[in-house]
Amino acid sequence: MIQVRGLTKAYGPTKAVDNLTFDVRPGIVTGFLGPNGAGKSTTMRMILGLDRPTAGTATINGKKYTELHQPLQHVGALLDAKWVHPNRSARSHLRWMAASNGIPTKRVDEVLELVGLTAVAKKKAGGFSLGMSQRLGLAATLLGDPEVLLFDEPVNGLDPEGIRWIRLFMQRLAAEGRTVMVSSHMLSEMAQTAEHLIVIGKGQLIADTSVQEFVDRASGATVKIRTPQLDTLRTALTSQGLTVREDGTGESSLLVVGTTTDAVGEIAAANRITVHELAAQRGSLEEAFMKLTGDSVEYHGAGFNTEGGNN
Ligand SMILES: Nc1ncnc2c1ncn2[C@@H]1O[C@H](COP(=O)(O)OP(=O)(O)OP(=O)(O)O)[C@@H](O)[C@H]1O
Repeated sequence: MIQVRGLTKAYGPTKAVDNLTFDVRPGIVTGFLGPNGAGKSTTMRMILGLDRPTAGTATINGKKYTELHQPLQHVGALLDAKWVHPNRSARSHLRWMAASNGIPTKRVDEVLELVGLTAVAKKKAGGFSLGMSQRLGLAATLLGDPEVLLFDEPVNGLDPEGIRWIRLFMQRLAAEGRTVMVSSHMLSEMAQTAEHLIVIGKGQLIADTSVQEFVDRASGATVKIRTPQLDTLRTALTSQGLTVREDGTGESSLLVVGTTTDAVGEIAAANRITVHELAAQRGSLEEAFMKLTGDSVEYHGAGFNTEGGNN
């Protein structure tokens, strides 16, 4: 369990992290989502005792990171995959880490096996692809068999296969009962990986909800209905006070805002209107994300793409 309370980091007049309060619970993957520059890395660094908060606290199983005895046995963190000494082999890198943290050497071969690097354990890490480096980084986080894991943008730059592998791996770690916090600036990725979301923008908390609730809240419920009696339907719906839009596809269908398929179906039936299609519309995830974080993105403007990233 990670508990963040009133966490704040100011750099001069700017607050990179502004009074954040949230919990990250064990047993599920929690996505830590926000546009570039929202303050995700700074928050994670404070949880890990690498940056000192201006105000507030962050604890791991009730203790500050700096108070943990043998921290690797409580927390594993992957912040930057390319920090391995290029001339060291994967195995010797992990052995060195294990030795300096009181972890038995045999654990090294176990974690290499877990991440599928056994076959290349003796190869120099400098020659590893990004995907392999990420796996080696993961192996390192698991050395102490920690209950709590933090990953900062772990899939950045990976190919689809690598992304899928990391995603499944994180879900497995959570299913084992661990606390898994993973940051990303891409909602579409998080929606497939995480069950819960902590969303921040400009250092502030925007949402702390399940993925499903987040999308519902941001997109608003919309129902699509297709009928050969378009005008009669439109009149029936608007007379009930519903907001109706053309769906813009050229089909004889309407979009009804802020209601359910049940309600629209009942109105159609009551008015003896033939219905060819009746469906709840899910807004796209990215739309939902943009809507909620829109006001908090630092730079607006034509063509500026918060998904493009500057990483
Ligand atoms: N050492 C520092 N000195 C001054 N400003 C900083 C420092 N570190 C971070 N910032 C600023 O704090 C804000 C948050 O940065 P942070 O790296 O935590 O965001 P992020 O959400 O992780 O973004 P990204 O996805 O781009 O890594 C940014 O505006 C950044 O410029």
